Amino acid sequence: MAVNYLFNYPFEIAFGALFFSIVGYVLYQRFFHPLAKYPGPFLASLTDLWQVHQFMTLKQPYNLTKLHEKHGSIVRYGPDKLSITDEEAIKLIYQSGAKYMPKTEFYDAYGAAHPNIFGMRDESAHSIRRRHMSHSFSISYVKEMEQYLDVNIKILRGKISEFAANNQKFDLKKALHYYVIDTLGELAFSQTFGIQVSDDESRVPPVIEHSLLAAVTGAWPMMTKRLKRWLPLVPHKGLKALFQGRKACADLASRCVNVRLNALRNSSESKTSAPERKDILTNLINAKHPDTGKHLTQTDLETEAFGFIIAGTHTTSATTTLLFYHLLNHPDLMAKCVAEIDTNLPQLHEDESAYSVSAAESSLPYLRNCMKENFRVTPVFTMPLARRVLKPEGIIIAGNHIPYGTSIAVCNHAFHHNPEVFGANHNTFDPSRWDEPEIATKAKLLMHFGLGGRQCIGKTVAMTNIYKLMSTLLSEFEFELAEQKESDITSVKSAFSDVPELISVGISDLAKPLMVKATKRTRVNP
Ligand code: HEM
Repeated sequence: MAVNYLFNYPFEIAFGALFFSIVGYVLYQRFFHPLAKYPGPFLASLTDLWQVHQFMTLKQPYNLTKLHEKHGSIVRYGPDKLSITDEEAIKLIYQSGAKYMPKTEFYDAYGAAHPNIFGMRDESAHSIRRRHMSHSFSISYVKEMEQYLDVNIKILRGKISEFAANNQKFDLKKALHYYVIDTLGELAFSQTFGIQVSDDESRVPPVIEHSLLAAVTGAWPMMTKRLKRWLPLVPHKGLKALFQGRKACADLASRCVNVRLNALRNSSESKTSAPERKDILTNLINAKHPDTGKHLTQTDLETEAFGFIIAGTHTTSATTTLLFYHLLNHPDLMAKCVAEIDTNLPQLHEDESAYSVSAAESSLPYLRNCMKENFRVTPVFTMPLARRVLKPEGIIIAGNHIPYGTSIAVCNHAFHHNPEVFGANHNTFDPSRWDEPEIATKAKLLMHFGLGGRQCIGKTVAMTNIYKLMSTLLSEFEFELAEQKESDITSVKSAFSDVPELISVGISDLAKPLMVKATKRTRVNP
């Protein structure tokens, strides 16, 4: 009788089973899951698609920051994911406890079959790769390469001088971006990409497209591999553009590696040729595995070169643009920076293109505070830096037990805007806060470059660029906003907020161009 019933109503039975499974799943996730006690959006506790959607809005870090404002320092932002802004989390996740907390599958979306240093989840493989690279990113090495930055700053100064002579407004964000891409080419591959001179936007590597694709697909780890395979087949214009962007970056990386390998082969075959110029890639080509003595494969070299282009361009230019943004919107602070440069650095001679990083770094403490404050208020590497808890007994953060297997992350924008750590005025761009001893001790918590063994390997390159650009450009030119005043430019800005309208593809940037006018300065102190 019961069997007959099943045969007569197969659809109803299947529907009923599905219904009860869904209800069971929802009840489990909301009330019985080990993370059920942590607050967060209802949908986020059920599916990673919530986080996929967040990245698609281009507002992921800012929405997450609002969730922390509402719920406190721990937010459940995925079925197995917690975002944390408690001060105690920083050391535990990224420094002292990092051994038990490797990167999660989120990072798989950032590389190909062979992960690069950024995407590697195997910590021992990562530490060997990091050793291969560390010399190329050291301060002494970057100083050796400074001459190549100078050549490019000279080009940038020439362009700005022309705008100034013609009283023409221009997009400083674009000018800085072009400069940073060309210098990355010089440092990493011994070749400029020639974007500053050609002013050709089509040469800009489509880093944003790749980053967005990676963030969106990585946010749904269970599907990342399938999405990588199937999404390119979907006939959607926007989606196609993202994949074409990724391919263009990969092709560029591959070309750079080929050019370099050929140059090295040619120079070793012809004994008469001059010694080859060094660069980050060449050092990596020459590096050997400490145990096996093997060199990296061409595929490995290409994935690393791809990583340099992705991690090293948009990040530095967005950071420098935001620093200009803050100073332009606070003319009093801009004036202090300029006065400090005039007092502490001699005017550049005609044959000098830029200040050296040593001079700028050692004599401009106020600029240093402005840079730090820019990193705090508007960090650009804003994706959640997700780690998997692998201690069998879990971990305790701020008295809360976080079980084995949980994906935990700090989003630096959310953390830098935690009022309990940085004060009620955390939305204010106030470089002088770093003179207060209590706040100064918090500098070690700033997460703009990440922290611990996986922190940014390129930070010296980035800081060198920012010091040189700021000191040289502010010494040479007076800048002013060409169009709207701050209140028109910003939209998430409230009466107490210096946070401009930003967009994020995992990496953040000012949403709009930064239109400025420049005038050649006559220095008070020659
Ligand atoms: C202002 C500019 C920059 C910012 C804000 C920045 C930020 C970051 C952050 C937060 C991380 C850690 C990611 C994590 O824990 O998952 C990171 C890693 C990394 N960055 Fe940067 N970065 C910048 C510039 C650069 C430059 C110029 C390069 C090199 C050309 C670079 C190459 C890398 C690499 C290779 C990693 C992976 C390191 C590892 O896992 O060992 N970055 N960066």
